Amino acid sequence: FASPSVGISSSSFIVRDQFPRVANTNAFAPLRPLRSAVTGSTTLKCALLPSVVTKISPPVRNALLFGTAAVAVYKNRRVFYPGSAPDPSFSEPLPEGSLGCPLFGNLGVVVNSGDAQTGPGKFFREQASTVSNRKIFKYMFFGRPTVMLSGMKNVKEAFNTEFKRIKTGVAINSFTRLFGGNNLLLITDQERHQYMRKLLGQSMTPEAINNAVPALIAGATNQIDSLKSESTQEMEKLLTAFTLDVAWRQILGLDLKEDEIEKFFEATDDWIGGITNLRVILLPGFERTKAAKALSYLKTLIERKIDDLNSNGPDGSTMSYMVYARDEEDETKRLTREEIIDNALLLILAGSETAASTLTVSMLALGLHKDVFRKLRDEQLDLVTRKGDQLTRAMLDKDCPYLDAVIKETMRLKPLAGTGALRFAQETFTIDGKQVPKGYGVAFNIRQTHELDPAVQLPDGSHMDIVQGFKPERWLNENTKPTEYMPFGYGPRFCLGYNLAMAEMKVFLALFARRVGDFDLVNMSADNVTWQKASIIPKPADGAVIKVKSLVK
Ligand code: HEM
Repeated sequence: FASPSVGISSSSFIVRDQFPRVANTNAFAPLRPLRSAVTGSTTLKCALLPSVVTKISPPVRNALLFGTAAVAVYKNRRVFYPGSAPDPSFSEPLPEGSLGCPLFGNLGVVVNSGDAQTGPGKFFREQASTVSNRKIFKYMFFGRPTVMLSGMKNVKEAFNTEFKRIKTGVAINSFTRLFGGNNLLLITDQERHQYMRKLLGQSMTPEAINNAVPALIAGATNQIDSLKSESTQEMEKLLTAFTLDVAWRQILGLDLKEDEIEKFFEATDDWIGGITNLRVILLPGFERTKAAKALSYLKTLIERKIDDLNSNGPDGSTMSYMVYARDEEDETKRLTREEIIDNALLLILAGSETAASTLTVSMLALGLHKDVFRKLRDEQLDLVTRKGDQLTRAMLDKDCPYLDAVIKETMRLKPLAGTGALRFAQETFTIDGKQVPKGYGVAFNIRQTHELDPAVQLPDGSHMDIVQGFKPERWLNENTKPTEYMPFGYGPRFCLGYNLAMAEMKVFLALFARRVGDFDLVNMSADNVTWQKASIIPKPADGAVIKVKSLVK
């Protein structure tokens, strides 16, 4: 409260001097500063207060100040919870849910984000458990009151109005330093987003993914060939290498040599690591950071590829589809060089960690459920018998229903732990009997949507447990199939890389099942599964360490 104070080093000396009885009673210790402030022993003289205010006697003035603050908080929460007041022109109440500490909001989003038993996303699970309708609750995210929505009905109602009633925020300048300002994710204007998505989408059509499958096979084979019988392997590491392999080989369409691959991996790591580095995000001197140097290296690779494609014509890479993408309504419209660079970077960012984590969870699930692994293997061996060693996208889609079910079940149980990009309400609207005032943040919770699906929900919650609830078979029968499912998001911002992600994950698991006869988890078993506390998609604490028991061929 900017109170000028006398510099006595022990404040308890002053309190004891004036309130001997309270000062000697430890139980009241936490109340001392408040009591002394209200009664005026500590003045709230502040240079900024108008002189008339400073003339009021300190006890009255302080009582007035605290009283006004308390009434303000009680009435409309404007003082400590800025922007959280309900819209008076709506009769519906605000969603339930605590906004946390008056000064900092729900610090739990950051400090209680996960633990080893439940993994990331813990704050949201706990917050939901305190309200009567878990499909809608509010919380405070970095000073922004936010409504979290779950259940397809709520998600559809809100996210079908993307760009109108809700919109993502304007990009923070410092983030654009790292990811460029021209990428799809940062575009908030509907028309521009539609245009950009139409052009970028040409790199993710079924035909484009058909052409991508050979590169995905090469990347997966490269990694699976490194597995040795009786050796142990942390699958998270191997799968990260696989998805980065997809990034340079398929997305960027490069032909890197051994030492360049190493350099590419390091650069991607340094660049993505910049997100959590304050110097990169907020401080001057960005150009001298590791992230900036890595970014400049990645941009050089991308620019070289653009020049190569312009001189030598198209190939099957994602970059090639971007360079040659045209708007069929106006053939002169094409992605600019900057747009291609920024979106190529976005595809690496959005596609690598997500697919690697999902596959890591699949490996854990297959290690815990050997019967599932055997069925997955049988399906692949049968396919090899019928069609030989080849693998095409059509085969992955039509001839591998069990493989498809294993991936869907992994993503049902362990989707994105938090939420996607935060949207903001452009006007007050009502949903599920509550009002969401203009300016509120709006987010979806994928895990909660899956958890509350009436088609699979069990009262003890075991349908969300990887040991008791992992049942790919449920996807093979119309009567048991989940009905509330959105691992790739919903609405106009539905994952652009869906086709590539599914093909990439299927190729890896299919080739793994063909090659590995049997494997064991090294550190985990049905009664001992632990999770990393903080990650975008939940990951086993040990990164799914396996021991290969037998290899085929
Ligand atoms: C298992 C893998 C993946 C998962 C679980 C996943 C999930 C998601 C989700 C939930 C969203 C919506 C975010 C929101 O609405 O705020 C999204 C958007 C997006 N994803 Fe994915 N994704 C995956 C793989 C990929 C891949 C491989 C790529 C591309 C190479 C990709 C590119 C994108 C892009 C560009 C967007 C933004 C779309 C837009 O704003 O219009 N994703 N993804």
